[in-house]
Amino acid sequence: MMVGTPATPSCKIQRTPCSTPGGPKVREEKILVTVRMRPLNRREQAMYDLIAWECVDENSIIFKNPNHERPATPYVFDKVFSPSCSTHRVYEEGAKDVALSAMMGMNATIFAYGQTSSGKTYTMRGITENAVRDIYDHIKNNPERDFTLKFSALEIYNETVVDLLNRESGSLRLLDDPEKGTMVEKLVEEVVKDGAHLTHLIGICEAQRQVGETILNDKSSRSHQIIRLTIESSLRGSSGHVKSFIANLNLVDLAGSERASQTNADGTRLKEGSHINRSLLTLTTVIRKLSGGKRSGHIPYRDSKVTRILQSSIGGNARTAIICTMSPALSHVEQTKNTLSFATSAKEVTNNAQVNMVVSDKRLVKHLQEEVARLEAELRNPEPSSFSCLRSLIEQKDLKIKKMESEMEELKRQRDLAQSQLDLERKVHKVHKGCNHSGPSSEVVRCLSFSGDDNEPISSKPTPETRTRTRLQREAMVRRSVTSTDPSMLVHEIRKIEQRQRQLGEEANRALDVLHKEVASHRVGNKEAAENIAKLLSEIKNIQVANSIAEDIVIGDQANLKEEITRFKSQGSTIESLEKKLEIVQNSIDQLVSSFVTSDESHSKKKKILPFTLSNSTNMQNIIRAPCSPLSSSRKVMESEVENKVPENGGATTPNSNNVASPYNNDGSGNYTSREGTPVARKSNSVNVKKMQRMFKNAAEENIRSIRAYVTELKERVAKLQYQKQLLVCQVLQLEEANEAGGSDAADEISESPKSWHVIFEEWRKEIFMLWHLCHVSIIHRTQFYLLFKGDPADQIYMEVELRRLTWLERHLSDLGNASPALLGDEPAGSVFASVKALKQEREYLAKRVSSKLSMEEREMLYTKWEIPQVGKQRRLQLVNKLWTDPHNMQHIQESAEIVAKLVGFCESGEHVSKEMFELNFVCPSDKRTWMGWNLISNLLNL
Ligand SMILES: Nc1ncnc2c1ncn2[C@@H]1O[C@H](COP(=O)(O)OP(=O)(O)OP(=O)(O)O)[C@@H](O)[C@H]1O
Repeated sequence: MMVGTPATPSCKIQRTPCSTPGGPKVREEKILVTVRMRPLNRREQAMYDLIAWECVDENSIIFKNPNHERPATPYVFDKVFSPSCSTHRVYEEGAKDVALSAMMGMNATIFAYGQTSSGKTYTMRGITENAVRDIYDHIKNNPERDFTLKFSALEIYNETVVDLLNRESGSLRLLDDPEKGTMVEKLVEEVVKDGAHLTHLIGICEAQRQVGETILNDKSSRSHQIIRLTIESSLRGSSGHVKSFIANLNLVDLAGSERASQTNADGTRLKEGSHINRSLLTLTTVIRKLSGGKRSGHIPYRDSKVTRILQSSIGGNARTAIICTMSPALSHVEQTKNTLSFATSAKEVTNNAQVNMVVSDKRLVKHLQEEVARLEAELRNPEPSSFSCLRSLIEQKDLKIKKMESEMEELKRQRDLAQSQLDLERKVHKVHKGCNHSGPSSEVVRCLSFSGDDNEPISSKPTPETRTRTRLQREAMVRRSVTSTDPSMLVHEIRKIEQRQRQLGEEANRALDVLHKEVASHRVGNKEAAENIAKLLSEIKNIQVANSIAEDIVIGDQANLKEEITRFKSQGSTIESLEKKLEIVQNSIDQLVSSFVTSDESHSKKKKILPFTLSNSTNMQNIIRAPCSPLSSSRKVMESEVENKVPENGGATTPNSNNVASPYNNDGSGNYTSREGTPVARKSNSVNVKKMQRMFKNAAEENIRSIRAYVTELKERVAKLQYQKQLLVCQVLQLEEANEAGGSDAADEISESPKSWHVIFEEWRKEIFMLWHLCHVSIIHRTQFYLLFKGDPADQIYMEVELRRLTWLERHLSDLGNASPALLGDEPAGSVFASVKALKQEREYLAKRVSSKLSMEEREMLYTKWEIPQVGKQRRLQLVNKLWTDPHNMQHIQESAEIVAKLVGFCESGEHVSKEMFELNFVCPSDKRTWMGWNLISNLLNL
């Protein structure tokens, strides 16, 4: 039966552009389908086979049925080549235009389809030779462009993909890349030096190809062969970012469709034939479905390797030419009809080729691609890989700190043991010596308790005399606990802490390295951000230089405490310098953050930040939320560069010609599209760009948050070490004094009856309340401390440190003679003045929060309770000024703490404020400097 389908006039082959002028440059184009009829071969001639086909004209071919009078319907194609046509003409008219599209950035595929022995290999060999020649002619004729050619070749044999340049690599896997489509894993790609080299490479592949003898063909190709040339070109000396084209030229020689009966195939040939036929059947089905316009239906590309690999060439982003080869012999007429039927379907398939633009700044492209890949990996991975290093460092540190804490606990336990032994000894050898300030033990205890002295009004201000007395008593009490400590044990303890310090320094260096890399990955950002990052990097470098701690510590047999103290003083500055550097980094990060945050939002968000919120991760989230666009500037560059980039060869890329894709395609309107050029795909790709920007934005914000949190973490670690070190310093200092006093100190006068921790806690707490009051310590600090430490035995170390520090501070202020603000006069009083001023500012700050943090009812209730006049100025400030003013009144303290806690927003239990994070901060919250407390104390102690 005659198979004749209505012909498609060649004038209708190219469709109207789907885009309006100035719109997207993606155009639809039908596959170029030609038919080549070879002459009867020797075998056919020998069998006296008849010629069953006639080329009516250059577009039509007709079956000559001698039994029918009525002429058959011709098959019409873009071109029909008679047996006398040379391969050169076939190339010129059926392949050249498509092949050279690759030189202008459009993917191109030329493949031969036909039954076995129909002349596919013969034709494709000639097409390839001609194409190679023309490619090099084109390169020669376009000296203004730089071309790079890469060659790869594979064959699909029995559904196995093999590299023809490297057979040893065995079966290769196919990978699906969302941007590039199906990729062949580990396929060797060789850079082509010149035309001769290319011919040589093609020769290698020919020799490597699976060939076998069949009845129809002595050298039948038993595999599908795909030679791929990747052609990249850019304008010579161009400084622009988007001047390059990149495209693939696929030269495909399919295995021949065959009938087992015709080829008498058995064994290996039969197996090959079945694979060949199955893959060709898939190809036929794909073509048939696409020709039916069912683009949206399921197209079974994945049913065979050849259709997977050639997917973009069949109905996708490529210009495609199919040369259908056929035998003229009557004996093959059914096979030939099948071929022509396939060809008829193929000519109805529409491709959507685009010009593949390339960002010629390869580093930028590579960076963008890597960054996208990294971000996608991060999105897929709930534990972002780039921060896992930081996290593991932090975890390691946490472990070390826990270990250190348990060691400290053990040391404390030993010290307490030694203390109780000494107490026992002292009881036995107790020698009472007269002391004006510290009377009998019971009296001392009573004085320290501040609770039962009837002669002293509870809220009265302490006089200089009482202060001196209580100070001496306090010192005696403190000394009591340290004189029992074995000096060598202390030194040992100090060594351990130093060791921890060194480790911290090293870890900080390592972490900062990671930070360095992390920050470097955000160089692709706006200019301001880039500058900030550069600054940050230089500051990080400074830290790395600054935070090393001397290693050459030798523990002598005899511990010399004075030397220890001297060394401590010098090391103190090292830690301070580390703290300062961290502070600088923090500030830089703040600037970096603000560069990402729109000014309005930045303004409103920043207002919410308290100095101590830096160590509070929940508040961190408030810092960065505004949209940022690290890619914005680079995207603009891309957009402007892509503009007007159309194929240079007007003939080859006519208004109707199609364009091809790359990861960064321009559709001509500034929109970026991917290889799928349909409107829908374009839309989705434009979303991809947005997605990429969003990913950048999110990653940038997340990174900054992490960096910020990490710097805060480092600070906290330094603070903790300082805490512990300072405790030891205090102990060493007091031990020195005790030694100098020859053991005849006031401590001996104190009753040594053992007290429970609870009693000691109460005593210390009251003492601390008084010292806070005397030293004008921040009331936020007081509130935090008060709410955190409620008598748990584990609180002892913090209580002790606080008491020692305040004792030293108060004595220092007393020595200055101006402990009380009343005594300040006009004299600049250094730190005292600063503390008083800071406290005043803090109260003003808190007063401003009264309206926002307390309801109207709460406010009125408090005004009444705290006796704030109904009518008066600044009632809020009046209220706050009354808080924390009576160190002896427990109820007053409790209520003050509750109010301050509410005003600053931490809960009363202090649950979310880590004790480890606890820091003394004498700075007003409105002052953004966050790390002043210890430096201030250190300075005052002259350590
Ligand atoms: N147009 C032609 N002019 C002259 N000889 C040709 C022509 N086409 C093919 N031949 C000859 O026919 C024979 C078979 O051709 P070829 O190997 O190219 O077929 P094929 O389609 O690739 O077969 P298979 O699918 O089995 O590999 C070869 O000897 C070849 O030289």
